Amino acid sequence: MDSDQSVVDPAVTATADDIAAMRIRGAATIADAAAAALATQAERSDAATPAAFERDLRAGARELYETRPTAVSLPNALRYVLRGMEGETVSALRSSTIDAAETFRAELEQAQSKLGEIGANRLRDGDVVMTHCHSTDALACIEAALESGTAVEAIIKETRPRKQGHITAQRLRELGVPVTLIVDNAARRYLDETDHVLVGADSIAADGSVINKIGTSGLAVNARERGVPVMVAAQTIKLHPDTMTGQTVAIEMRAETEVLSADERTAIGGDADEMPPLRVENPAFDVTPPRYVDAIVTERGQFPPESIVTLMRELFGETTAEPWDG
Ligand SMILES: O=C(COP(=O)(O)O)[C@H](O)[C@H](O)COP(=O)(O)O
Repeated sequence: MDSDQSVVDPAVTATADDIAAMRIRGAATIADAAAAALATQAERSDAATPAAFERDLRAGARELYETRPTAVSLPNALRYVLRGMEGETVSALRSSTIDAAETFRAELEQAQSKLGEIGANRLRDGDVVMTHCHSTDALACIEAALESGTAVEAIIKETRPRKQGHITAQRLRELGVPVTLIVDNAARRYLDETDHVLVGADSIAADGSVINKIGTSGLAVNARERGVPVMVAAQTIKLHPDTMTGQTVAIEMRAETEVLSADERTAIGGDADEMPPLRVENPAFDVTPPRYVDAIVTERGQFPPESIVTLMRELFGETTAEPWDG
């Protein structure tokens, strides 16, 4: 039977749509949602044969995979769950897949809280932390610090164009952290008042480069110039195994309308024939070279970025396949 006959559950398609539209966003949350969607596919599949079941699961994984290209946690999650799909019967395949998804999700949560405890050790009472975007891994460090009685304050970059800084501001205020919200362009000025830059990651490359929300690299360069340490909070699921063999991480380009509305485009001349063309570019992520990063904090400990490849080899070996290739 060919793959055209696979059946993807509507719940998987709905999750894929939510990820693509960023109603589900952030690398760890995307991974969690993708694993949950595969569990739902496994639960609801009415495939009559083991081959049909496996084909449906792989088709679901492919649909989820194609939503956003930069956060490696997504293919890492899909690979984990599909590798757990074992058995000779549909029923065995179903239960092993559901178990794998549940284990993955539980480990994700545990990794984040472990990472938080490790990251919290870098923070001292009264420290001011500058954040960029909204990272649940980064927030886990602040949360763990607060739980152990270390008070911190936060300077939060707005993070244009989608203003994920607002989510960070809300979460930190809910935790009782005093927050100063700034526009992205004010970051360098406020680095003088900052003790740590704390960001998350969508992917970490074998050379220790950190791929995170656009603007992270400029922030890190400025922080180095001002002598402010840059701490990246990233579970090992953010390690990008394919970069060990030289593959680069795809940077997602998003819609023009996130930057410039149709009315704004018209106001600056639109597409009038007498005007030269106007192109709007909206890369969602950038690459921070390892020399601007002081520490990558994972659930396995904290690492100088240049040594992360050792952990990557230990966890992933030298090669990986597409998630649906097992
Ligand atoms: O860049 C972003 C989110 O980008 P987007 O909003 O475009 O998804 C976050 O810093 C990382 O995904 C880490 O988040 P987490 O630590 O929660 O995995």
